[in-house]
Amino acid sequence: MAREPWRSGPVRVAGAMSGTSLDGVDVAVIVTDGHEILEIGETRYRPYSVTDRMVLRDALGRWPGEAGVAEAAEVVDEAHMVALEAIEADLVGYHGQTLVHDPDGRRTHQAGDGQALADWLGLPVVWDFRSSDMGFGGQGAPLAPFYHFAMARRIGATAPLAVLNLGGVGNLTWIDPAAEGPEADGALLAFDTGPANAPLDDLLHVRGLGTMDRDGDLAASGTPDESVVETFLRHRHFSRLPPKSLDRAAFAALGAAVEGLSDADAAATLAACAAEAVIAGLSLCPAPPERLLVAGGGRHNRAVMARLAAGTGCAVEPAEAAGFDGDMLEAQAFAYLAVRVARGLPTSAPGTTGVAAPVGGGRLSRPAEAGTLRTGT
Ligand SMILES: Nc1ncnc2c1ncn2[C@@H]1O[C@H](COP(=O)(O)OP(=O)(O)OP(=O)(O)O)[C@@H](O)[C@H]1O
Ligand SMILES: CC(=O)N[C@H]1[C@@H]2OC[C@@H](O2)[C@@H](O)[C@@H]1O[C@H](C)C(=O)O
Repeated sequence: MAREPWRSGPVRVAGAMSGTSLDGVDVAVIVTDGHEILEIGETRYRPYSVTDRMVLRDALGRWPGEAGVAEAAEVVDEAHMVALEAIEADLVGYHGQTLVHDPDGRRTHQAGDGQALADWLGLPVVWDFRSSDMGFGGQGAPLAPFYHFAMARRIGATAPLAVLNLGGVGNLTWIDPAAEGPEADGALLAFDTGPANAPLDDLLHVRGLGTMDRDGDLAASGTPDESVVETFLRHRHFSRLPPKSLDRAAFAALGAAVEGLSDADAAATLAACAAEAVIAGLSLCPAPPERLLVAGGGRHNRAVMARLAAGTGCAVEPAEAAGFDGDMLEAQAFAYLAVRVARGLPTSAPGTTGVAAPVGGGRLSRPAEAGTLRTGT
């Protein structure tokens, strides 16, 4: 039987994430035993081409079998094959690209075929991370919180802290580092805060201003329309108790709400909404965190970061302040989760997705040809 080094002891594992912003594929290697982060390794980024992005955008909101979904899956698989080529790892965690997420309907779909990737790379691939959690009554998201717990341990945190991801959608994890493990009662509370960069990206796209508000320059030059922000905060998402998760399109109406505003004021308003959604989320946490570590592209938006700092009672810092690469936390998280799946350890818990009890998930696909397993260093 082929050697399976990912079965026990420390394993070198690569995680690959294609986020809701549709910008590209992040790859990150870590060494972990499924509990501790033992080493942080190589990272890679492979942007989608303009054509790739169009194919992905067109497939958003669609389910397998519907128009454009097979094409989108091909784009996702091919991008990952290139991004992961010749990677030094024993195992791969492949999140894929979420095209649609419907937690209330208990359905989610991540485009990408783990078996195809395993065959191409000659490496075992863990994929389809979210279905099993949903099958057991969970939201299927967010799943990074178990990794956030390991991060808190790695930095030796003693007081509660929070990790915030500002991607297309925002998600927040409150962590009690004194808990026995991530699946322990009260160790974690996690949920999607609301829209983060997606409405801003969409605004720039629609107005022909580029793909993103780099550094928040446009937002910082405008004035938020506070009446839009107030109406936004009345959305039922903010009064729901966590856990809760969102589809990228859940706040599509925000685009119409800023239609009459100038470019700068519209961007300022959407940046304010992203920050206020997080501030509202923090009020749902069991205790105020001592620090808020911010990851994801939105940590570069100074309008968002300034409003966050003004509205929270804790230190708001980029993930780098704790020694982490804020662009790579999600890829690292799916590397970490891949090892947990391969070892039968839980990857979500009632406090992170609302699942009935801690559960594992994911599928493990071995490369088609026996004996082709490559081993890392
Ligand atoms: N320098 C920057 N200044 C301002 N915003 C930025 C910058 N870099 C990235 N962003 C924003 O961050 C987004 C990408 O963030 P990220 O890669 O964290 O999202 P994602 O992983 O695709 O999404 P999700 O976490 O929701 O799956 C871009 O679409 C852009 O809006
Ligand atoms: C269904 C889905 O793909 N959700 C993503 C999305 O992007 C951010 C937020 O919404 C989060 O819930 C999740 O991703 C992260 C990586 C997670 O599962 O933790």
